[in-house]
Amino acid sequence: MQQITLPRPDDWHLHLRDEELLATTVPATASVFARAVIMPNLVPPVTTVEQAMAYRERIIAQRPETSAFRPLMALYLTQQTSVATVRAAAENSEVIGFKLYPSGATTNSAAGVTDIEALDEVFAAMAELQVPLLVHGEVTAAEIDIFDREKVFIDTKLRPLLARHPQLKLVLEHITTRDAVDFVLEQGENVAATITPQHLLMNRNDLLVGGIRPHNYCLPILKRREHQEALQQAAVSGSPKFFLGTDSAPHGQSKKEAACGCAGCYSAPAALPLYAEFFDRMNALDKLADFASHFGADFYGFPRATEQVTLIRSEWQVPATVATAIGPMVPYWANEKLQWQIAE
Ligand SMILES: NC(=O)N[C@@H](CC(=O)O)C(=O)O
Ligand SMILES: [Zn+2]
Ligand SMILES: [Zn+2]
Repeated sequence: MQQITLPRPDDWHLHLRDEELLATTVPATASVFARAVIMPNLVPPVTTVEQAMAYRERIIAQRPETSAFRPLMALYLTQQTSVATVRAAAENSEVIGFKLYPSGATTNSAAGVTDIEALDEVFAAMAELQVPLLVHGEVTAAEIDIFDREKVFIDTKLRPLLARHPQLKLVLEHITTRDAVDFVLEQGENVAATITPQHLLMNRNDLLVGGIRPHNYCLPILKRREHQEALQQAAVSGSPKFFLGTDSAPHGQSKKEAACGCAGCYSAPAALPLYAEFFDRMNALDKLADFASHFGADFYGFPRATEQVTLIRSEWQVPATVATAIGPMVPYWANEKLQWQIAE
């Protein structure tokens, strides 16, 4: 196969950041994707519908003229989030749901949740109004090993949450373990998951063998190969519960290549070719459109995209750096080759 045409994909998990960086990050995604869920972990976080609408305007202002890209805004759940805010979110078609960051779990999560049970009224309203809850699924307790944090979160936080609110529409974001795959498959149609390119294409050896590779460092951290294989099988399985979410998360080169480097892979410059590379390696290119363009829209209740995008088989090299207003960034897969590129 030398060419694939698919409906414009959607990115159900994306960090665009703010201000001058939007001039780089918005076109990178908007030139390829129909829609994206915009993560709210700015400083300060996007906690209200008003803040989300103002942020949305800043994003739209950087959208290429020819693009109909639609940013779908997530609100940042805090211990102070009220039922009234859930109702306001439910009434706004451009707000897609709430993002739960356990406080301290990841980049800009300090304002996140410290006591999940204390928010039960909020979750009840979300379940009633079918407002999705998007979850960074890791515990933060210092005594829990970083490689076990997703599994422990599923067992100690997520299962009890869904037992209390069985109708809650929930996306377990950027899953990294077989435990997460099994959990999502066990649950009803109201539970789904996003999978990033790095967790499909890499395991923890790619982070740590032959030298530490800060540009492959993200959270949840890359796991062992057997977990990677479980994610790979899930992505090509044809199950509508697994769909594309890049978790493209830009940080300046100097913030990544540092004694205490930031977590996040900036995958947007090569996002769709990265997924095509993976599906091709799995001999499953026929499953790419479902994963990238259909299943997420179906889960969230959006129409499938009608515009199309074409990939051609033609080797190219991801650039070493991308120049931005805040300095150079090293994209995920920098200097490495990919077999597919987007036809202009
Ligand atoms: N995934 C990451 O490693 N980083 C994300 C935050 C997140 O999605 O957890 C970021 O905002 O940098
Ligand atoms: Zn996260
Ligand atoms: Zn993220």
